Amino acid sequence: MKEISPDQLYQLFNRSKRNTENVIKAAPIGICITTPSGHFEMVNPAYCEFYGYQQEELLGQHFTQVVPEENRAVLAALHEEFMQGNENQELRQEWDVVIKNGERRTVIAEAARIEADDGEPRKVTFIIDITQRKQLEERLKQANERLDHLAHHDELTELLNRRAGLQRLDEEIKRFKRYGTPLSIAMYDLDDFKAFNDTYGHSAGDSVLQQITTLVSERLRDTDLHIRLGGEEFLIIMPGVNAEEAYQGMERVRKSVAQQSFTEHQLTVTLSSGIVSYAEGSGSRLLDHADKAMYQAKQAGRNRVVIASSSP
Ligand SMILES: Nc1nc2c(ncn2[C@@H]2O[C@H](COP(=O)(O)OP(=O)(O)OP(=O)(O)O)[C@@H](O)[C@H]2O)c(=O)[nH]1
Repeated sequence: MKEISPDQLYQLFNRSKRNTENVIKAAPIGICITTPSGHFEMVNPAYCEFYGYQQEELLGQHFTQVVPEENRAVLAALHEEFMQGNENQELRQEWDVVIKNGERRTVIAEAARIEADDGEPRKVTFIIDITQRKQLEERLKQANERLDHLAHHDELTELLNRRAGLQRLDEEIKRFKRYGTPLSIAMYDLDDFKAFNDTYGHSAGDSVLQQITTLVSERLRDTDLHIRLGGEEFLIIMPGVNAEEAYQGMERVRKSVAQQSFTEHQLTVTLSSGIVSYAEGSGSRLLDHADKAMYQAKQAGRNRVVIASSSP
Protein backbone atom coordinates (compact mmCIF):
# COMPACT_ATOMS: atom_id res chain seq x y z
CA MET A 1 0.00 0.00 0.00
CA LYS A 2 1.30 3.50 -0.95
CA GLU A 3 2.50 5.61 1.98
CA ILE A 4 0.66 8.99 2.26
CA SER A 5 2.21 11.76 4.29
CA PRO A 6 0.05 13.79 6.75
CA ASP A 7 0.60 16.81 4.48
CA GLN A 8 -0.72 14.96 1.40
CA LEU A 9 -3.62 13.62 3.45
CA TYR A 10 -4.52 17.16 4.53
CA GLN A 11 -4.44 18.36 0.89
CA LEU A 12 -6.58 15.40 -0.21
CA PHE A 13 -9.06 16.08 2.57
CA ASN A 14 -9.34 19.73 1.55
CA ARG A 15 -9.81 18.81 -2.11
CA SER A 16 -12.52 16.30 -1.20
CA LYS A 17 -14.29 18.99 0.84
CA ARG A 18 -14.14 21.49 -2.06
CA ASN A 19 -15.37 18.83 -4.49
CA THR A 20 -18.31 18.04 -2.23
CA GLU A 21 -19.19 21.73 -2.03
CA ASN A 22 -18.98 22.03 -5.82
CA VAL A 23 -21.16 18.95 -6.33
CA ILE A 24 -23.84 20.48 -4.04
CA LYS A 25 -23.58 23.78 -5.95
CA ALA A 26 -23.88 22.07 -9.34
CA ALA A 27 -26.62 19.60 -8.31
CA PRO A 28 -29.71 19.92 -10.53
CA ILE A 29 -32.01 19.30 -7.56
CA GLY A 30 -32.69 21.67 -4.68
CA ILE A 31 -30.81 20.87 -1.50
CA CYS A 32 -31.04 22.62 1.85
CA ILE A 33 -29.76 22.02 5.34
CA THR A 34 -31.82 23.07 8.34
CA THR A 35 -30.83 23.41 11.99
CA PRO A 36 -32.64 21.55 14.80
CA SER A 37 -34.79 24.67 15.28
CA GLY A 38 -35.78 24.57 11.58
CA HIS A 39 -33.72 27.48 10.23
CA PHE A 40 -31.95 27.35 6.88
CA GLU A 41 -28.20 26.85 7.26
CA MET A 42 -27.41 26.00 3.63
CA VAL A 43 -29.37 26.34 0.40
CA ASN A 44 -27.87 25.36 -2.96
CA PRO A 45 -28.40 27.38 -6.20
CA ALA A 46 -31.04 24.97 -7.55
CA TYR A 47 -33.01 25.38 -4.29
CA CYS A 48 -32.83 29.20 -4.55
CA GLU A 49 -33.72 29.15 -8.24
CA PHE A 50 -36.77 26.93 -7.67
CA TYR A 51 -38.14 29.13 -4.89
CA GLY A 52 -37.15 32.41 -6.60
CA TYR A 53 -35.14 33.68 -3.62
CA GLN A 54 -31.53 34.87 -3.30
CA GLN A 55 -29.42 32.77 -0.96
CA GLU A 56 -29.25 35.61 1.60
CA GLU A 57 -33.06 35.88 1.66
CA LEU A 58 -33.31 32.28 2.89
CA LEU A 59 -30.28 31.72 5.14
CA GLY A 60 -31.21 32.11 8.80
CA GLN A 61 -34.97 32.07 8.00
CA HIS A 62 -37.33 29.39 9.24
CA PHE A 63 -37.97 26.74 6.57
CA THR A 64 -41.76 27.21 6.87
CA GLN A 65 -41.25 30.46 4.90
CA VAL A 66 -41.70 28.28 1.77
CA VAL A 67 -44.67 26.34 3.15
CA PRO A 68 -48.35 27.35 2.71
CA GLU A 69 -49.67 28.99 5.86
CA GLU A 70 -52.19 26.23 6.62
CA ASN A 71 -49.43 23.56 6.67
CA ARG A 72 -46.85 25.47 8.71
CA ALA A 73 -47.72 24.13 12.15
CA VAL A 74 -47.90 20.52 10.92
CA LEU A 75 -44.57 20.75 9.12
CA ALA A 76 -42.82 22.46 12.01
CA ALA A 77 -44.02 19.66 14.31
CA LEU A 78 -42.88 17.01 11.81
CA HIS A 79 -39.48 18.67 11.60
CA GLU A 80 -39.09 18.59 15.37
CA GLU A 81 -40.09 14.93 15.51
CA PHE A 82 -37.71 14.12 12.69
CA MET A 83 -34.83 15.85 14.44
CA GLN A 84 -35.41 13.78 17.58
CA GLY A 85 -35.72 10.50 15.66
CA ASN A 86 -33.06 7.84 15.18
CA GLU A 87 -29.96 8.36 13.05
CA ASN A 88 -31.13 6.54 9.91
CA GLN A 89 -34.60 7.94 9.78
CA GLU A 90 -35.53 9.26 6.35
CA LEU A 91 -38.61 11.06 5.21
CA ARG A 92 -39.99 11.08 1.66
CA GLN A 93 -43.18 13.02 1.13
CA GLU A 94 -45.11 15.04 -1.39
CA TRP A 95 -45.76 18.63 -0.30
CA ASP A 96 -47.36 21.79 -1.56
CA VAL A 97 -44.96 24.71 -1.31
CA VAL A 98 -45.11 28.42 -2.06
CA ILE A 99 -42.43 30.17 -4.11
CA LYS A 100 -41.46 33.84 -3.68
CA ASN A 101 -44.05 35.22 -6.12
CA GLY A 102 -46.82 33.42 -4.20
CA GLU A 103 -47.37 30.62 -6.73
CA ARG A 104 -48.05 27.14 -5.40
CA ARG A 105 -45.88 24.25 -6.50
CA THR A 106 -45.69 20.58 -5.59
CA VAL A 107 -42.43 18.91 -4.60
CA ILE A 108 -41.25 15.55 -3.46
CA ALA A 109 -39.02 16.23 -0.48
CA GLU A 110 -36.69 13.57 0.79
CA ALA A 111 -34.95 14.31 4.07
CA ALA A 112 -32.08 12.69 5.92
CA ARG A 113 -30.69 13.36 9.39
CA ILE A 114 -26.97 14.06 9.53
CA GLU A 115 -24.63 15.01 12.31
CA ALA A 116 -22.87 18.37 11.85
CA ASP A 117 -19.32 19.21 12.99
CA ASP A 118 -20.75 20.78 16.17
CA GLY A 119 -22.13 17.36 17.12
CA GLU A 120 -25.72 18.56 16.68
CA PRO A 121 -28.14 16.97 14.18
CA ARG A 122 -29.17 18.67 10.96
CA LYS A 123 -31.80 17.88 8.41
CA VAL A 124 -30.69 17.77 4.80
CA THR A 125 -33.59 17.94 2.37
CA PHE A 126 -33.56 17.16 -1.36
CA ILE A 127 -36.48 18.50 -3.37
CA ILE A 128 -37.76 17.51 -6.80
CA ASP A 129 -40.32 19.72 -8.55
CA ILE A 130 -43.30 17.59 -9.64
CA THR A 131 -45.70 20.49 -10.31
CA GLN A 132 -46.09 19.70 -14.03
CA ARG A 133 -46.61 16.00 -13.37
CA LYS A 134 -49.26 16.84 -10.73
CA GLN A 135 -51.04 19.23 -13.12
CA LEU A 136 -51.05 16.56 -15.84
CA GLU A 137 -52.37 13.99 -13.38
CA GLU A 138 -55.13 16.40 -12.29
CA ARG A 139 -56.11 17.12 -15.92
CA LEU A 140 -56.14 13.39 -16.68
CA LYS A 141 -58.31 12.75 -13.61
CA GLN A 142 -60.79 15.45 -14.67
CA ALA A 143 -60.86 14.10 -18.26
CA ASN A 144 -61.54 10.59 -16.93
CA GLU A 145 -64.32 11.87 -14.67
CA ARG A 146 -65.84 13.72 -17.63
CA LEU A 147 -65.63 10.59 -19.81
CA ASP A 148 -67.20 8.53 -17.06
CA HIS A 149 -70.00 11.10 -16.72
CA LEU A 150 -70.57 11.13 -20.50
CA ALA A 151 -70.69 7.32 -20.57
CA HIS A 152 -73.53 7.25 -18.03
CA HIS A 153 -75.45 10.46 -18.70
CA ASP A 154 -77.44 12.06 -21.47
CA GLU A 155 -75.76 15.22 -22.73
CA LEU A 156 -78.88 17.36 -23.24
CA THR A 157 -80.70 16.68 -19.97
CA GLU A 158 -77.81 15.41 -17.78
CA LEU A 159 -80.08 12.52 -16.73
CA LEU A 160 -78.85 8.93 -16.59
CA ASN A 161 -78.77 7.51 -20.11
CA ARG A 162 -80.61 4.42 -21.26
CA ARG A 163 -77.75 1.96 -20.71
CA ALA A 164 -76.92 3.23 -17.22
CA GLY A 165 -80.63 3.48 -16.34
CA LEU A 166 -81.43 -0.10 -17.38
CA GLN A 167 -78.46 -1.31 -15.38
CA ARG A 168 -79.84 0.51 -12.32
CA LEU A 169 -83.24 -1.06 -12.95
CA ASP A 170 -81.66 -4.54 -12.89
CA GLU A 171 -79.90 -3.65 -9.63
CA GLU A 172 -83.17 -2.46 -8.08
CA ILE A 173 -84.90 -5.68 -9.18
CA LYS A 174 -82.14 -7.68 -7.47
CA ARG A 175 -82.67 -5.62 -4.33
CA PHE A 176 -86.41 -6.30 -4.52
CA LYS A 177 -85.75 -10.05 -4.81
CA ARG A 178 -83.45 -9.94 -1.82
CA TYR A 179 -85.36 -7.66 0.55
CA GLY A 180 -88.89 -7.75 -0.90
CA THR A 181 -89.37 -3.96 -0.58
CA PRO A 182 -91.83 -2.58 -3.16
CA LEU A 183 -90.52 -1.24 -6.46
CA SER A 184 -92.44 0.75 -9.05
CA ILE A 185 -91.49 2.38 -12.32
CA ALA A 186 -93.10 5.14 -14.34
CA MET A 187 -92.50 5.70 -18.02
CA TYR A 188 -93.50 9.06 -19.42
CA ASP A 189 -93.48 10.65 -22.83
CA LEU A 190 -94.25 14.21 -23.88
CA ASP A 191 -97.52 14.72 -25.76
CA ASP A 192 -97.58 15.86 -29.39
CA PHE A 193 -93.96 16.85 -29.20
CA LYS A 194 -93.49 16.41 -32.93
CA ALA A 195 -95.99 19.21 -33.51
CA PHE A 196 -94.14 21.36 -30.97
CA ASN A 197 -90.81 20.81 -32.77
CA ASP A 198 -92.39 21.39 -36.17
CA THR A 199 -93.93 24.68 -35.04
CA TYR A 200 -91.25 26.19 -32.80
CA GLY A 201 -88.08 24.49 -34.01
CA HIS A 202 -85.80 21.80 -32.67
CA SER A 203 -83.74 24.07 -30.42
CA ALA A 204 -86.89 25.39 -28.67
CA GLY A 205 -87.81 21.68 -28.28
CA ASP A 206 -84.39 20.96 -26.75
CA SER A 207 -84.78 23.77 -24.27
CA VAL A 208 -88.27 22.56 -23.28
CA LEU A 209 -86.91 19.03 -22.79
CA GLN A 210 -84.26 20.44 -20.43
CA GLN A 211 -86.77 22.54 -18.48
CA ILE A 212 -89.32 19.74 -18.15
CA THR A 213 -86.78 17.16 -16.99
CA THR A 214 -85.42 19.62 -14.42
CA LEU A 215 -88.94 20.29 -13.17
CA VAL A 216 -89.74 16.56 -12.99
CA SER A 217 -86.49 15.82 -11.12
CA GLU A 218 -87.39 18.52 -8.57
CA ARG A 219 -90.74 16.84 -7.94
CA LEU A 220 -89.23 13.38 -7.36
CA ARG A 221 -87.93 11.85 -4.14
CA ASP A 222 -84.17 11.80 -3.59
CA THR A 223 -84.24 8.01 -3.86
CA ASP A 224 -85.97 8.02 -7.28
CA LEU A 225 -83.87 7.60 -10.41
CA HIS A 226 -84.68 9.69 -13.48
CA ILE A 227 -83.55 8.32 -16.83
CA ARG A 228 -83.77 9.46 -20.44
CA LEU A 229 -84.62 6.32 -22.39
CA GLY A 230 -84.30 8.16 -25.70
CA GLY A 231 -86.00 10.98 -27.65
CA GLU A 232 -88.82 12.38 -25.52
CA GLU A 233 -89.33 9.17 -23.56
CA PHE A 234 -88.25 8.89 -19.92
CA LEU A 235 -88.21 6.40 -17.08
CA ILE A 236 -88.47 6.92 -13.34
CA ILE A 237 -87.45 4.11 -11.01
CA MET A 238 -89.10 4.44 -7.61
CA PRO A 239 -87.56 2.08 -5.06
CA GLY A 240 -89.66 1.36 -1.94
CA VAL A 241 -92.82 2.71 -3.60
CA ASN A 242 -96.01 0.75 -4.41
CA ALA A 243 -98.18 1.35 -7.49
CA GLU A 244 -100.66 3.61 -5.68
CA GLU A 245 -97.94 5.85 -4.25
CA ALA A 246 -96.20 5.92 -7.64
CA TYR A 247 -99.49 6.98 -9.23
CA GLN A 248 -99.93 9.83 -6.74
CA GLY A 249 -96.31 10.93 -7.30
CA MET A 250 -96.68 10.90 -11.08
CA GLU A 251 -99.98 12.78 -10.86
CA ARG A 252 -98.14 15.53 -8.97
CA VAL A 253 -95.44 15.54 -11.67
CA ARG A 254 -98.00 15.59 -14.49
CA LYS A 255 -99.90 18.52 -12.97
CA SER A 256 -96.70 20.52 -12.34
CA VAL A 257 -95.64 20.14 -15.97
CA ALA A 258 -99.10 20.96 -17.32
CA GLN A 259 -99.26 24.13 -15.17
CA GLN A 260 -95.87 25.41 -16.30
CA SER A 261 -95.47 27.58 -19.39
CA PHE A 262 -92.45 27.33 -21.64
CA THR A 263 -90.56 29.55 -24.14
CA GLU A 264 -91.28 33.21 -24.78
CA HIS A 265 -94.64 32.13 -26.27
CA GLN A 266 -95.74 30.84 -22.82
CA LEU A 267 -96.62 27.43 -24.25
CA THR A 268 -97.89 24.49 -22.24
CA VAL A 269 -96.63 20.96 -22.75
CA THR A 270 -98.18 17.86 -21.24
CA LEU A 271 -97.03 14.31 -20.61
CA SER A 272 -98.56 10.87 -20.51
CA SER A 273 -97.33 8.20 -18.15
CA GLY A 274 -97.66 4.48 -17.48
CA ILE A 275 -96.99 2.98 -14.07
CA VAL A 276 -96.22 -0.55 -13.06
CA SER A 277 -95.17 -2.21 -9.83
CA TYR A 278 -92.64 -5.01 -9.89
CA ALA A 279 -93.80 -8.51 -8.99
CA GLU A 280 -91.58 -10.84 -10.99
CA GLY A 281 -89.75 -11.19 -14.33
CA SER A 282 -87.08 -9.17 -16.06
CA GLY A 283 -86.50 -5.43 -16.33
CA SER A 284 -87.47 -5.44 -20.00
CA ARG A 285 -90.81 -7.14 -19.23
CA LEU A 286 -91.45 -4.50 -16.60
CA LEU A 287 -90.69 -1.78 -19.16
CA ASP A 288 -93.07 -3.41 -21.69
CA HIS A 289 -95.89 -3.24 -19.16
CA ALA A 290 -95.18 0.40 -18.32
CA ASP A 291 -95.02 1.16 -22.05
CA LYS A 292 -98.44 -0.45 -22.61
CA ALA A 293 -99.94 1.56 -19.74
CA MET A 294 -98.41 4.73 -21.21
CA TYR A 295 -99.93 3.86 -24.59
CA GLN A 296 -103.33 3.54 -22.88
CA ALA A 297 -102.81 7.00 -21.38
CA LYS A 298 -102.13 8.38 -24.88
CA GLN A 299 -105.18 6.56 -26.28
CA ALA A 300 -107.37 7.91 -23.51
CA GLY A 301 -106.59 11.49 -24.56
CA ARG A 302 -103.03 12.18 -23.24
CA ASN A 303 -102.07 14.31 -20.21
CA ARG A 304 -102.85 11.45 -17.83
CA VAL A 305 -101.28 8.68 -15.76
CA VAL A 306 -102.37 5.03 -16.07
CA ILE A 307 -101.46 2.13 -13.80
CA ALA A 308 -100.79 -1.11 -15.73
CA SER A 309 -103.76 -3.44 -15.35
CA SER A 310 -101.67 -6.47 -14.32
CA SER A 311 -98.16 -6.74 -12.97
CA PRO A 312 -95.63 -8.77 -14.97
N1 LIG B 1 -86.10 19.02 -29.83
C1 LIG B 1 -85.95 17.71 -29.66
N2 LIG B 1 -86.90 16.88 -30.11
C2 LIG B 1 -86.76 15.56 -29.93
C3 LIG B 1 -85.64 15.03 -29.27
N3 LIG B 1 -85.78 13.69 -29.23
C4 LIG B 1 -86.95 13.38 -29.87
N4 LIG B 1 -87.55 14.52 -30.28
C5 LIG B 1 -88.77 14.69 -31.05
O1 LIG B 1 -89.88 14.23 -30.38
C6 LIG B 1 -90.91 13.95 -31.35
C7 LIG B 1 -91.59 12.68 -31.00
O2 LIG B 1 -92.63 12.50 -31.90
P1 LIG B 1 -93.63 11.30 -31.86
O3 LIG B 1 -92.91 10.04 -31.45
O4 LIG B 1 -94.36 11.29 -33.15
O5 LIG B 1 -94.57 11.60 -30.67
P2 LIG B 1 -95.42 12.89 -30.30
O6 LIG B 1 -95.51 13.88 -31.42
O7 LIG B 1 -94.89 13.41 -29.00
O8 LIG B 1 -96.82 12.28 -30.10
P3 LIG B 1 -97.35 11.40 -28.89
O9 LIG B 1 -96.17 10.81 -28.20
O10 LIG B 1 -98.23 10.37 -29.51
O11 LIG B 1 -98.11 12.34 -28.00
C8 LIG B 1 -90.19 13.88 -32.71
O12 LIG B 1 -90.52 15.03 -33.45
C9 LIG B 1 -88.74 13.88 -32.33
O13 LIG B 1 -87.95 14.55 -33.32
C10 LIG B 1 -84.63 15.94 -28.81
O14 LIG B 1 -83.62 15.56 -28.24
N5 LIG B 1 -84.84 17.25 -29.01
